[in-house]
Amino acid sequence: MKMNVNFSKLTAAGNDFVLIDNRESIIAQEDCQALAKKLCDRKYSVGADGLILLEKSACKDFKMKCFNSDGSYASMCGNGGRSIAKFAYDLGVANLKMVFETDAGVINAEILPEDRVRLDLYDPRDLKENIGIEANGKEFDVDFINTGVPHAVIFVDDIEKIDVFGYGRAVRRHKTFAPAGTNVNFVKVIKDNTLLVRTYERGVEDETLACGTGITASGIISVLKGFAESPVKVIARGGDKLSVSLKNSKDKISNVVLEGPALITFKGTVKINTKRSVKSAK
Ligand SMILES: N[C@@H](CCC[C@H](N)C(=O)O)C(=O)O
Repeated sequence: MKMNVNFSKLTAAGNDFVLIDNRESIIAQEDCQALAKKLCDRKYSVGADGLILLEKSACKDFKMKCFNSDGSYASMCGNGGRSIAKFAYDLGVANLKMVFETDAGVINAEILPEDRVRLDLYDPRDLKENIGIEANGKEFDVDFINTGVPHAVIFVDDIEKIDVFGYGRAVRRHKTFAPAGTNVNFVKVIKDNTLLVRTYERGVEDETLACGTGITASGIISVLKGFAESPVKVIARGGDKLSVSLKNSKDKISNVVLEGPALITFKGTVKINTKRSVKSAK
C-alpha cells in the first residue's frame, strides 16, 4: 500500500539527511535499505547522503537508525546525530537536552544557540596506529579508530590536491579493512590547533562535505599523535566549523564531545510503499 509520509531535510556541515519519524513503525525494517536508496537519489527524489529514522526507545528519549545513500546500514553517524537531535526537538519528542540510543552506544545531546548541537559520545575503540598501506601505487601511513563506525585517518601535506576519491576508495576497499571496509579521512594540521578534514565516506562511496564520526576520529588521532590539543577545531570540506574535545589519560580516550552545526532546510511529504497498515502522515 502507498502512503504519504512526512519528512524533514537537514544538513549538518553539508552532510545532508532525510529524517522520518518512525515511532509508529510506518517503515518496516525490511524496507529501510530500498527506501534509503530511493529517497537519497539526488536526481529522482529528495536527495541526501543518508536516511535517518527516529524510532521508539524503551529507556531513552528515542533511538536513531541510519542508512547510507547506497542503502547500507550504519551503526552511527555524527552529523546525523546532531541532525536527529534537532529533528527530535522540532517534533517535540525531546527537550533541549536529550539522551538517545544508537547501535554504537548511548548519546547525550544538547541543542545550542545559533543552530549548533553538542553530542557527548561513547568511548572510541579498536585503535590501530601506523598501518602501512599501499593504495593506487602510493604508500600511506594510516591510523585507524572506530568512533561508532570505522575510520582510517591519513595526514597529508597538500589537502587541496590529494585525490580523495581515488585514494579514499582504494583505502576503503583495502584488504586490511575487509570485510566491513572503512571511511577514509585525509587530514591537514594547520595553525591555531585547527584541522582541515576531507572524508571519503563508505556507503556514499564518494567525498562528502563533512563526516561527523570522521572529524571526531581525526580529532582524536591528532591529539594522540601530539599534533593538536583538545579542544581541536576542525574545518570541514564545506567550510563549516566543528570542534572535538576529549580526555586522553594514558592513551585511554574518554569524554569525547563533537560540537557543530545542524539545520532544518525544508520539510515535505513523500509517497512511500509500505506493507504495514499504519497511521499515515497528517
Ligand atoms: N556521515 C556520517 C557517517 C555515516 C556512516 C558512514 N558512512 C559508514 O557507513 O561508516 C557521520 O557524520 O558520521
